[in-house]
Formats: sequence, structure tokens, C-alpha cells
Amino acid sequence: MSSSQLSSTATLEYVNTMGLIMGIVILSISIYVSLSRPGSKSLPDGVKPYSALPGPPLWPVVGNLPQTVAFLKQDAHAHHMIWLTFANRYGGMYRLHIPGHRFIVVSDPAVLPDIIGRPGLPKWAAYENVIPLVSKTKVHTLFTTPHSDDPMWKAVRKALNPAFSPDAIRAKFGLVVNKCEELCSLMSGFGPDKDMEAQDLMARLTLDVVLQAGFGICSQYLGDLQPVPLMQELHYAMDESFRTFSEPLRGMALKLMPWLPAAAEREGHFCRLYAIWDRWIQQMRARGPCSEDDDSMWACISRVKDPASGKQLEGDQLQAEVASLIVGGLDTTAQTCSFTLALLAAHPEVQEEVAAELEAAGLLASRGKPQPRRLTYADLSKLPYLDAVVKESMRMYPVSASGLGRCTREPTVIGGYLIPAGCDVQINYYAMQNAEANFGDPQRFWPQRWLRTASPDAVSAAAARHSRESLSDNVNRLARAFLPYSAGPRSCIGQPLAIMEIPTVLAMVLGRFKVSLAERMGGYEGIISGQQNSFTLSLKGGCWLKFAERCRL
Ligand code: HEM
Repeated sequence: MSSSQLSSTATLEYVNTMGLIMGIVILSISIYVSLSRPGSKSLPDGVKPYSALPGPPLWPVVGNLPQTVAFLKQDAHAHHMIWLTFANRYGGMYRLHIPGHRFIVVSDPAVLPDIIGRPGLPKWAAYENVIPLVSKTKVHTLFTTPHSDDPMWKAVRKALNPAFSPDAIRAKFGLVVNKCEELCSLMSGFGPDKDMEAQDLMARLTLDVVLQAGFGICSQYLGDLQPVPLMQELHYAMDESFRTFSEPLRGMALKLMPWLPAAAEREGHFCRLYAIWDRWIQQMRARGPCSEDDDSMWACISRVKDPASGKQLEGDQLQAEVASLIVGGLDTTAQTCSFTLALLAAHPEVQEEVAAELEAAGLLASRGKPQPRRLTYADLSKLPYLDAVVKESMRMYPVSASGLGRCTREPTVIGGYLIPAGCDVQINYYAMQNAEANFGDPQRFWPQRWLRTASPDAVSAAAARHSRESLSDNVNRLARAFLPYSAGPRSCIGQPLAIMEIPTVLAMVLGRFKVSLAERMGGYEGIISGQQNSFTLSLKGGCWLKFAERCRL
């Protein structure tokens, strides 16, 4: 490391440490002020004041110092686990005492209708951290627009619907199958002893699919295994944007001191990222206008007219919408596939259940049948156990772990409490889907809990507490606390593509290979301790797996 880099690192460390000390001083003052603030005087009947919300006492500092330090400094990527600990301790809606910041975390599904889709609750400011990933002029996109009554948001969402219609998704199925064939050949070539990093492989496959299916760009990232510039730049940018959020003083320091090597490095990465988006847009434009029956994402976006000017989207606005679709579909789908493979590798008995289901459908390779029949679109709806496995994996490791963030603009009743204006409200999907109140034995990877045909003794411990409820009610109750794609008007627009792509990848890979954890993962414990949350949930250090061909076992 050069001396200038060292001094840059030292400066940033100094700024962060000073920030921490200042934070503690400000915190102490604000705790004093907030404790001496009188409660709300007149409340509607049955509504409790904000101050009555349970929560960690004087969080973050007093009584929770280790977690505070972890959160503020070393391990901001682990905050989803802290939120879960608090959900189990303080219940389905609690507040955090953060200096100068009102913040509630919700994991009780009964409270969701008070938040999701409610007019007057815009997306919170944290979404703005996504903007620099997709736009150099910092324009809002479908994902970041705060209000769902925004005319531009409505126009883009409406225009994009055909790209995710059942017919459009079915039409892309063949492309996904071809990519999975390519993936299987690659795995077969590496042999059973090679450690393969599933997150990288899945991201390559997903990027090839979204670029080709959505934007007509025939990339070969899966085939050539060279570093993928978009993934390199995007992951740097995500990490950097996340740090701006978790270490605000670092972001400020980099802005105020552009001569620091770290600032120049940041600038270089973002320039390269924007150049990639630019290049792809030029490629798409070079193909000329789209035909009327083209329902690709690119064709749909190209048809959007700005409600204010009546003109088609262009420049950075167009590029940002395209980029946000690619970013939205990339790590989410890829990490879901890799978490599911890792969980199956760590639970061989569940993997064998999947194999039995695939075998019954003629989709499993074996010594006597090295080439199983080709997966069809119709097969996807006939694999209930695989579907339950995907649900269980998405329950335990929802890639959008931080869930949904909204902000109150005026005093608002949520979950029976009067929440003051200016409060950030988070439905933390990780906490909700792993909370003991919502799922029996939540730490157990147990796909059976999702099966309506499960035998009575397969009913979860939570269902046992509701002993008179039918299995079907049990599954419906679980589904209320399960929102990996979110819900309401701002739910995931790409869900139809993901729910076609994920089981296709899994059915084809598991039909050909037996998956096991590489030694370096350190067993199931390694999955639990390796999880990190920045924009999406992933495994720190990679998801290392081995793939042994079933026809050679
Ligand atoms: C496993 C796969 C996926 C998961 C778990 C997932 C999850 C989510 C969630 C939870 C949201 C709501 C976020 C919030 O309100 O904060 C969301 C929104 C969104 N997703 Fe996905 N997503 C997936 C795949 C995709 C794909 C394949 C695409 C596009 C190709 C996509 C594009 C988007 C966009 C554009 C939004 C913003 C929608 C709006 O606000 O109107 N996602 N996604």
C-alpha cells in the first residue's frame, strides 16, 4: 500500500472515530431530550402513544453496547440479524432510540395493512442510496420514486406490465432452459471435486438471461468465465453506496476531500459503471425502433412517454430505468438460487426429496438414464416439493432482507400506535420471516411447512399452538408473514420472471447433479455466519459448492 493510500485510510479512520465519539455525545443529549419530552396529550380511542412502543432501552448505546458497536462500525452488514433478535425480544413492532431519528421496525403481519400501499407513506430516504448505481444525474426510477401516485412512476409501471405478462414469461422459458443447459455443461466439465462459487455462476446466468430476454443483448458471461465488468463495478458501487449509508461521515469526507485516493478510486469505478450502461443503451438504440408486438422490457420502456412533456424517455432517465431493471433482477434472482442450493447441500435429506420428485417426473439423471427429459414450462407447476423448498429458502434468506421502508409525513396510526411525522418505518422481511411469533422452529430449514398435503405430524410448532386450524389455514397464515417479493402497488414487478427462472435453474441443476458444500464453507454454520446484507442478502466469502453428476454416481 502506498503512503498516500495509507494516509487516506488513516484520515477516513480518524473521521469515522471522531464521528463515533460525536455520535455518542449527540446521542446522550437526544436521549435526555427525548426522555424529558412530554407524551402526546390527546389520542384517538384505543390508540397508544409512540412512547408506549416497546423497544430496546435507550438503544443503541445503553445496554446494547456490543450490538451498537457492531452496527455502527465493524458489521453494519449484520443489522438484519440484530433486528430479528429485537423482534423476538420486543415483539412484532418496536422502536429504536436513535439520535435525531425516529425508527420503528415491524414484523407482525397484522400490522402490514397499515403500511403497505397506504397513501401518504412514501418510500423512505434510504432508497436514494440506490440512485447513484443507475443514474449519473441522480434521477428517480421505478424503484426509487417515493410516491406511487407519481405520474411518471405510474406511466413506467403500466408500460412495463406486458413485459411480465404470462405470455411474455412463457416465451422466455426456452432461453432460460438453454442457459441452464450451458450451466450444466460447465459444471460437468469442472468435475465433482472442484469447488464452484455458486453466487458468481448464478449471477452470470441471470445477467445473460435478463440482458437477452429483456434487452436483446446476447451476452456470454456464463460461457467465457472472464471477469464480468458490470458485476465488478456494480458490487463496488453497491458496497460504496451502502457505506455512505452505514458510515455517513465517510461519504461526506470523500465528497469534501476529492484529492483523497479513495475518492478518486470511487470516481473511477462509478465512471466505468455509467460507461457500461451507456454502451448497452447505444447497442439497443442501434437496432432501431421496436415493433408494436415486441413485449421485451426494452420495447416497453421505449414506449413510455413522460407525462409532463409528452415526449418519450431519453438520456439518463431512459438509461436509469433500464439499469434499475437489470440491477433489480440480477443479485436478487442469483442469490436466491445460490442460497437454495447451499441449503439443499447442507440438508441432503431434503435434496433427496427433491430428487425423488424430479425422478417421478422423469427429470432426474441416473446411471441408467444419463440424459433426463427436457424440462417443459408445464413441469414448473407440477413440482410442489421444489416449490416448497424455494419458499422455505426465501423465507429464511429473503434476498431483500431489509424489506420495505416508508416514512410518515404526518402523525399516522400504525399497529394501534400514533406514530409521529418524520418516523421511518421498516417492515423487515428477514425479521418477519424468521421471527418465532410467525413461524414455528424458524431456524429449521423445513420445506414441509409449506405443503398443504403435509401429514398432520408435519404441522409446524407454531401451527400446533393454533391446534384447531386446518393445514390449509396453517399455510395461509404462514403466507401472510411471507413477502419475499413485497406486496401492494410497489411489489416486485419482476416476480413473474423470477418465479419462472428460479425453479427452472434448480430443477435442471438438481436433476443432473448432487450438490454438496465445499469444505471451506464450514458446514451449515458457515451459511448462517456468512450471511451479509448490503443491498441484497448474500454469503460473505462466496457460496462454495461441489456438483457431482448423478449419472456417474
Ligand atoms: C428472487 C428474485 C427477486 C426478489 C426476491 C425481488 C424482490 C423485490 C422486492 C422485495 C421489491 C420491493 C422493494 C421495496 O419496496 O423496497 C422489489 C421491487 C422491484 N423489483 Fe424485484 N425482486 C426479484 C426479482 C426481480 C427481477 C427479475 C426484476 C426485473 C427484471 C425486478 C425488478 C424490480 C423493480 C423494478 C422493482 C421496483 C418496483 C416498483 O417500485 O414499482 N426484481 N423486488
